[in-house]
Amino acid sequence: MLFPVSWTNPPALPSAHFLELAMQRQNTLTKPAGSLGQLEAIATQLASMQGSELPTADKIHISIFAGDHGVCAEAISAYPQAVTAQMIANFASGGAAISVLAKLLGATLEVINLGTVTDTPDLPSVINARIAPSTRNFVEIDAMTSQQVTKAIHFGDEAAQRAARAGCHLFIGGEMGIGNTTSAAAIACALLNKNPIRLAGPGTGLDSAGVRHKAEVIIRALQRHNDDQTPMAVLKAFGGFEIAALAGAIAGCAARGIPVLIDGFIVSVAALIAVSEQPDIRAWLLFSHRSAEPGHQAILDALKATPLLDMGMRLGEGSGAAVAVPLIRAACALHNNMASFDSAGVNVGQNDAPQSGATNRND
Ligand SMILES: Cc1cc2ncn([C@H]3O[C@H](COP(=O)(O)O)[C@@H](O)[C@H]3O)c2cc1C
Ligand SMILES: O=C(O)c1cccnc1
Repeated sequence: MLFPVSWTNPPALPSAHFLELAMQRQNTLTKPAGSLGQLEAIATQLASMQGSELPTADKIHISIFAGDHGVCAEAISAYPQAVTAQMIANFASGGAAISVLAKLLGATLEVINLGTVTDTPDLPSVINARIAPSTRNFVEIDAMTSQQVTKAIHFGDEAAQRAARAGCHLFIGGEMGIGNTTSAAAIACALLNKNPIRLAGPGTGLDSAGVRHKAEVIIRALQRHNDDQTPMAVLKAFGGFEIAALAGAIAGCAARGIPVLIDGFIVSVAALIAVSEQPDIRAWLLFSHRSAEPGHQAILDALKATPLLDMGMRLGEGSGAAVAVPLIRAACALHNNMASFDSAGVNVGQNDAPQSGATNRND
């Protein structure tokens, strides 16, 4: 099976022309130049990505990728593996945090089942993309076969394709997979050459002895898989299905010109894989929040990202990204609807005239 085109080719970059127009517009609005801080940068970046003078975040498409992890055999999560399958049903019936937030935002929410150890019924609202019941335990062997990696990336690309067909303005990827903070930390350690003691964290709520054990599991796994550090080899070595699918979805959105709002620790690691493979994908990403998972900052640093929020959230599911959407909508509303100095008849005295190219302190 071949990789999708979106994985093998770099995406086009967002429009420099619309970025310039949007920045000019910001400087005409009835406010001191730069005074809306990061809200200005969000609006201008979105205008550039959407190739429009009037950016919008009305239509949001959320894809939740779920899959089980063989590394759960090493007792690295505070919760049992069966929760992954149970949460798939909970997403579908509207009871999960992301289900509530999706409804609040009027977003479309789809759940993609990539394979769980516990049986899940075929629910009409869950997309069946089962690759295998689980990845394998990466302490012993590669988490995925090459074919499984390719399949997962394809399933991610298909989600991006559905998002494009739905005409969405912004894509949010989320994940569910007990054990996936261990996978994500291992991937980040391998790609960034970091010590697992720094990047392993409590995940769903391990105590300090549990976090130490988790770091030791990752150290053993890194020693086993230290031959090939390319993004593809690292993804294959440490999994999981949902992280590979998220990387595929992120690349697929970038290729189709869809802005992506990145969630917390796990989705950021998927973004790190995609950007390591194709650096131009970075231009299509906005970062929603800083997760309480301690390793997140190292990933954000590697991606040169400043997230909008820092709420102490550590849930995943795309929930941190969903919570940031109202801010992005506010940024668009201000950019699109504020009066200009001219139209409002607000006089700019000679001394106060906005400097051309006035700097935004967040640039
Ligand atoms: C009920 C429940 C709902 C969740 N929703 C997301 N996660 C989050 O926790 C998991 C990762 O943490 P760890 O690596 O420690 O297992 C992932 O499934 C992630 O999405 C959840 C976890 C639980 C228990
Ligand atoms: O930030 C995340 O993505 C996260 C953190 C802890 C557990 N699950 C997800």
